[in-house]
Amino acid sequence: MDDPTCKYRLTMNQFIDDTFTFSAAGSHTTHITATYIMWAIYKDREVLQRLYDEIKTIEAAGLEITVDELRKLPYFEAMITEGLRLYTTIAGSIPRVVPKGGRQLGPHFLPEDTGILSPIYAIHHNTDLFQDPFSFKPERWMDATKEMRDAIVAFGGPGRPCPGQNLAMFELRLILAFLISRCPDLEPAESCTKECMQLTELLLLFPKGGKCEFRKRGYKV
Ligand code: HEM
Repeated sequence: MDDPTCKYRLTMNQFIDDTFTFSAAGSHTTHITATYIMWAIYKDREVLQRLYDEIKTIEAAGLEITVDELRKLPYFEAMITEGLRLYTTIAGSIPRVVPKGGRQLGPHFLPEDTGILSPIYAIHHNTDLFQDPFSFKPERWMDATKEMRDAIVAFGGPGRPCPGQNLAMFELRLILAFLISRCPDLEPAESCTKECMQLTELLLLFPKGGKCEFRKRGYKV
């Protein structure tokens, strides 16, 4: 803010406003996504084992677990994409206005200035693209089509997508990789029922029970 060579100078109010916006937009989105993906992984021992084995190949090669190394793991990347598809925390719509001259969308002509909304949750559960769309299946991304990849709009649409998506992906990769490789013997606790984890909309999607608890595998209270 005090750098005189900087072209874009923020006032204190803009700085405070940006800080608030980025904290609000960047915290719950990422932690809820990570929570749901954790739940999905720790419920399924086969998926967990496959991820664990894949992540361990990094350390077996004498390397550190970094985002660059994680990005090379096909199943791990597939798991994150599937998590973003199924547990997209912003389920609502991407608002856009049709540009000058209007646009043809399939059989429909949309006049300029028309407000349109693209529903993220519905796109991510489109049965034309995703068989069994309510199931967590990372393997569906191992040989995904371009249409499937184009349909993932968890971070919004073209033109003005989420500015925090790189940070969010960075966080998701590291959080999940360290959890899986350091704590492979967790499982969802009794309190973590299907009903508790039901997606509930409150601006963002949340677990209905407001929590997601884990315990050491086999631990009895
Ligand atoms: C998994 C995590 C996240 C998801 C699923 C997500 C999703 C989205 C979506 C769908 C939009 C609307 C984009 C559009 O209209 O096309 C958006 C906007 C936004 N996101 Fe994220 N986001 C995430 C993480 C973050 C993080 C980490 C930050 C910042 C640190 C952030 C900051 C913002 C801001 C400031 C906007 C408004 C941008 C604008 O209006 O131009 N988000 N996000």
